[in-house]
Amino acid sequence: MNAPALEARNVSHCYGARKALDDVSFSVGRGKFCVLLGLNGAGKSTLFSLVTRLFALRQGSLAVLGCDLQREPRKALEQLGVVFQSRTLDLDLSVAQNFYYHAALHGIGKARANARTEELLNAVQLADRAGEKVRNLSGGQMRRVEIARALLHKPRLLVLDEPTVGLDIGARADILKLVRGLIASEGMSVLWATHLTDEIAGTDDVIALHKGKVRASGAVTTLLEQTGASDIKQAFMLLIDEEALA
Ligand SMILES: Nc1ncnc2c1ncn2[C@@H]1O[C@H](COP(=O)(O)OP(=O)(O)OP(=O)(O)O)[C@@H](O)[C@H]1O
Repeated sequence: MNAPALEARNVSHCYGARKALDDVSFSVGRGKFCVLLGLNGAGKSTLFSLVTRLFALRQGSLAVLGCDLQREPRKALEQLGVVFQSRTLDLDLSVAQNFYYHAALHGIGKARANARTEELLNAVQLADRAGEKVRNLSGGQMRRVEIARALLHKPRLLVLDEPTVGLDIGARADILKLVRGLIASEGMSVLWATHLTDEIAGTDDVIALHKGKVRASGAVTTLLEQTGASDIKQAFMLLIDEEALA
């Protein structure tokens, strides 16, 4: 059975009286680069917290590659790689030590951790920095390390919450290229949260999230047809029905 990489069904989440997600349903197709597009406060981070089980899911269901997060949490999380919005590297450890620590958390043995660390640092072109303290790296290099580290246990779905925040144009382009390349090389699916429409390619899928609701989802071409817009930025503006988009 070919279940989607991620499937959300009727997911809602409240913080007290505030509804951050309101009956959210979508799916991320296998092998897809899917952009979760939303302005500040749309509910992107809340959705990430539910997908990673940081928050308990109280309404609706989430499944990773067909594994229900509530019923089979371990199996579902094994297939998931996560890059959070805020950095989670230990700055005073070396790049490789950060990998080994993460590998231990995932129960990956030393030999496999060594081999995989070397392979992944090569993939993100940072093999020559393996022994260096993370503190000495640039913001873009740290992001590359975090993305590579998230792949240690060979997840089949990688979710990233605004991974390019604070990076310059060059570093942003590098990260995007890297993650798009991983879809091919690691055979993965990606859910990429952002508020930046210029990070979207014509071949991507998009979930337009606004004020906790999915306004539309599907291929870029479908959203353009649906809205009659000439580009995805205009389509998003029409979908959220607001005049200004930063
Ligand atoms: N811990 C919390 N307590 C109360 N309200 C919260 C909490 N976290 C988020 N919210 C509210 O929930 C809504 C969705 O926030 P969320 O952080 O999920 O959005 P976002 O799309 O990730 O925004 P950003 O791009 O700014 O990170 C907002 O109205 C926010 O104020």
